Amino acid sequence: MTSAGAHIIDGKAFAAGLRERIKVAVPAFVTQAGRAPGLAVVLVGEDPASQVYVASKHKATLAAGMESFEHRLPADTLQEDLIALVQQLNADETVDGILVQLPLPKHLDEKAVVMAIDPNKDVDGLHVINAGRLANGEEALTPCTPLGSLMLLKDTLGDLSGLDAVVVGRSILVGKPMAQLLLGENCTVTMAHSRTRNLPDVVRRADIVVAAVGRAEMVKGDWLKDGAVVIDVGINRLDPEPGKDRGRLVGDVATAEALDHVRAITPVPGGVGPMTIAVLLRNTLVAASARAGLAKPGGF
Ligand SMILES: NC(=O)C1=CN([C@@H]2O[C@H](COP(=O)(O)OP(=O)(O)OC[C@H]3O[C@@H](n4cnc5c(N)ncnc54)[C@H](OP(=O)(O)O)[C@@H]3O)[C@@H](O)[C@H]2O)C=CC1
Ligand SMILES: Nc1nc(=O)c2c([nH]1)NC[C@@H]1CN(c3ccc(C(=O)N[C@@H](CCC(=O)O)C(=O)O)cc3)C=[N+]21
Repeated sequence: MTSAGAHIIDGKAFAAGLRERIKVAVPAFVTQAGRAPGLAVVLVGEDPASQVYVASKHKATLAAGMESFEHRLPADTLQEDLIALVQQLNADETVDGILVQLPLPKHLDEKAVVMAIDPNKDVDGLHVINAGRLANGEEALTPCTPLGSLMLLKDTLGDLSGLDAVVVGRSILVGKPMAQLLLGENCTVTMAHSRTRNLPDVVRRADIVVAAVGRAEMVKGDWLKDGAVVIDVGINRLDPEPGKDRGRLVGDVATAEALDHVRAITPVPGGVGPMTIAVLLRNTLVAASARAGLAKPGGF
């Protein structure tokens, strides 16, 4: 609790617990399937932030007892060569999950690359088959960041039924699947975006606010209803202050102001980010179990 009484949601600790439960479940898969679950991560180009995420995914995958296959391709990789790699990973029996780190360099067609991934290995949940299943309320591989965010919300609030939720941002990776998940929990969901009128007033109605915009500290404290629960998905690196830091990470919410209003909020870093990686491992184990004809692993 802070002095104002707001609870800081410890995504890092929750993610560590989830990773521990996955690590315990992996040996049962290995015994039954005769191999470890495998995750392939494809990184095109040298974006420094992406390099950091890919390295931490690799470490977490190995720590969970899974196989990690990293494919680093040069920034000028041809579309056909990237698609050929995806097809090779689709055909590889030791690969259960395929993640192509986004965004891709401009000359590549992201949609075509994602559509080339076998939907049963699409641990990012980006293929239209998985997006469609999620929208229809069917079993689906679900995007990691929204699913991790939902886990934190349920841990904080319990039943979400009937609550007013506002999701700011409508990307295929975060905002849209987040809204679908909240709808599935019987929230009344509003999706806001760059054309939304009177965004502060829209956000003020919400019991649950999910900010996934990519604009540093855009959501102000006085946009938040007293007692709201806030999930801050944004990861924005501020310009470095010479001699002081290498550029602080901040979210899409002005956290210090928000603390005077909210019941609970995720910090940046240490909130949603660690959940994304833990859920990626979860999705890999779920995909591996389905592919091996085994029961869906329980407990997460
Ligand atoms: N913590 C984690 O694990 C992850 C964090 N992220 C972070 O989350 C943020 C969002 O990511 P992502 O969804 O991929 O981003 P995108 O850039 O794909 O989408 C941003 C969304 O925000 C909307 N938007 C932009 N400006 C405004 C504005 N002024 N008012 C209201 N809405 C606005 C856009 O609207 P429109 O559609 O109209 O253009 C769009 O829907 C980024 O900071 C990203 O780094 C992303 C993935 C994982
Ligand atoms: N196909 C695809 N799937 C993704 O899920 C995907 C992607 N592309 N492209 C980029 C975004 C971003 N993303 C993050 C993952 C972990 C942290 C994370 O662990 N963050 C730490 C801090 C990390 C740091 O210090 O830089 C934290 O918030 O505590 C952040 C962001 C996944 N993304």
